[in-house]
Amino acid sequence: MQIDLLIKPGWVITVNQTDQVLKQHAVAVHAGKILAILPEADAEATYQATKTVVLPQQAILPGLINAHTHAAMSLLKGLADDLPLMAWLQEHIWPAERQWANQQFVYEGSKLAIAEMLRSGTTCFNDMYFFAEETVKAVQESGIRASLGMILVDFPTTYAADVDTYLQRGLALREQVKDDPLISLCFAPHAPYTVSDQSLQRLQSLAEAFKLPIHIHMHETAQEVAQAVALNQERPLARFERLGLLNQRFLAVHLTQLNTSEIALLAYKQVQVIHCPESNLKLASGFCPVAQLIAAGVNVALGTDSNASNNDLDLFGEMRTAALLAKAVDQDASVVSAHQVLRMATINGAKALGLDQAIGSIEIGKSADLITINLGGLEAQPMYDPISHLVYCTTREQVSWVWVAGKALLEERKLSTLNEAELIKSAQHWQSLIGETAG
Ligand SMILES: CSC[C@H]1O[C@@H](n2cnc3c(O)ncnc32)[C@H](O)[C@@H]1O
Ligand SMILES: [Zn+2]
Repeated sequence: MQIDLLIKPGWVITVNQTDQVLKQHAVAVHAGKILAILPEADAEATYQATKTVVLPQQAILPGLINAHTHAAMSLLKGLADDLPLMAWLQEHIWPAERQWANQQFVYEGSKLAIAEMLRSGTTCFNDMYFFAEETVKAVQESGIRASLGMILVDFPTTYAADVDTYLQRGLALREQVKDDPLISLCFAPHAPYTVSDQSLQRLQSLAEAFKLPIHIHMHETAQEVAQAVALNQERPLARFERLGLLNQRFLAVHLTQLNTSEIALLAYKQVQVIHCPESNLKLASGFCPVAQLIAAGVNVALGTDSNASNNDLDLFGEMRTAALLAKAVDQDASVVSAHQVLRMATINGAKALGLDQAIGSIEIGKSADLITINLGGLEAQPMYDPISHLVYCTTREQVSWVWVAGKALLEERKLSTLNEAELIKSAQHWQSLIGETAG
C-alpha cells in the first residue's frame, strides 16, 4: 500500500491510556492521520512510503499543547521584568498594548511566537489576544494548529469600543475560520476583575449555543481574590458558580488560590485547569495545588502564558518546572511524576480544548501532530526511562522534526513554512520602536 510518510524512530512514546513506550516500531501516516503503529519489519512489508524518515536515536511523541498563551506578546518579551502581576499589567503591559498592539503587531508577534513554539515541539496553542484575525493569518501561513480566543473585557481598547463590538468581532472570527480544520475557537473573557456579570451571562448563552469553551484567567493571585471579597463578599469561583459558568467546557487558567471545597467543586463540575508554573513564579503570583487537583480527579493541562511573563514559550522547560515545583510545594518528591507531567502537556491539553478525539496521543486515527526528540547526545546518556528524560533532562534544542496533520513544519530543526531571518528582522524592528518609548 502506498502511503505519504513512514517514520522509524528509536522509541514511540504513545501517551495512550497505559503510557505505552514502543521500541523498533514505525508510525505510518497517510492523508494527515496516523494510519498504523507497527513493528518496523511489518511496516516495511506493508507500506510503500512517499517519504521515509529514519531516526534510530530519536523518540517520537505527540506534539505538545500549550493550553494558555498570548502569542503576539512575544514582541513584549523582557520589556517589564521582576514585577508582581498588577504592577506589571497596569503600569507596563497595558500602556504598551494601548500604544502598540495593532494588527501588524499581532500578525508579526504571533508569527514570531509560532516559530518559537514549533522549534520547541509545540504543535497546538490556545491563545487569548486582541486582533485574533491577524493570529489566524499567522497560524494559517505557518501550518500550526490553534485554538483562538474571542476576547472580551468590559472597557474599550484599540480592538473594540464596547461589549457589543467585542462580541461582533468574535462572531466574525467564527465566520473567518469556519472551514479551517486546524483552527478552533474559545470565548476568552480576560479575568473576573475585568468582566461584569452581565457580560459573562451573555457569553455563557453564546458558549452554550455554539458548544464552545470559555477560557479565562482565574484566581491568579491572593490579591485578586481578596479584592473580590472586599468588593462583593464573594470569591470569583463562587461568583462563576452562581452564574452557572462552571462545567467541562470552562478553562480556568492559574488557580493559585484554592481551598479544599473549591478543589472539590472543580472536580465535581469537571472544570479544566490550566497550570502556568513559570509565569506564576516570575510574577510571584502563588502556587497552583496541582497534586491535590490531580488527586481529586481534575484534568490539569499546561500553559506557558506569554513571553512577557515567562519569558519563553518552551513546554519542555515548563514540564520540568511543573514537576519540580509540585514536589517543592507539597514537600513530597513522589507527587506529580514525569509521566503525569508529559500527559499534562499532551493529552490533558487536548482534553481541555475538547480536541482529544483528534490530538494529544499517538493512536490510530488521530491527526499526525508529531514531534521527534534527539536522545543520541552525550547529555542524554544513559537512559533507563525515556519519559523521565523527556521531562527531567531534555531541552527544546533536542526537538528535531515537527509535523502537524502530517505536514513537516520543522525538518532537522529548520522551519519549513516560516522564514527565520525575516522573523528576526521584524522582532528587531519592533524592539527599536517599542524600546525607544519605553526609555
Ligand atoms: C484581552 S487580551 C489578553 C490580555 O491579558 C493580558 N495578560 C497577559 N498575561 C496575563 C496574566 O498572567 N494575567 C492577566 N492578564 C494577562 C494581556 O496583556 C492582554 O491585555
Ligand atoms: Zn495569560
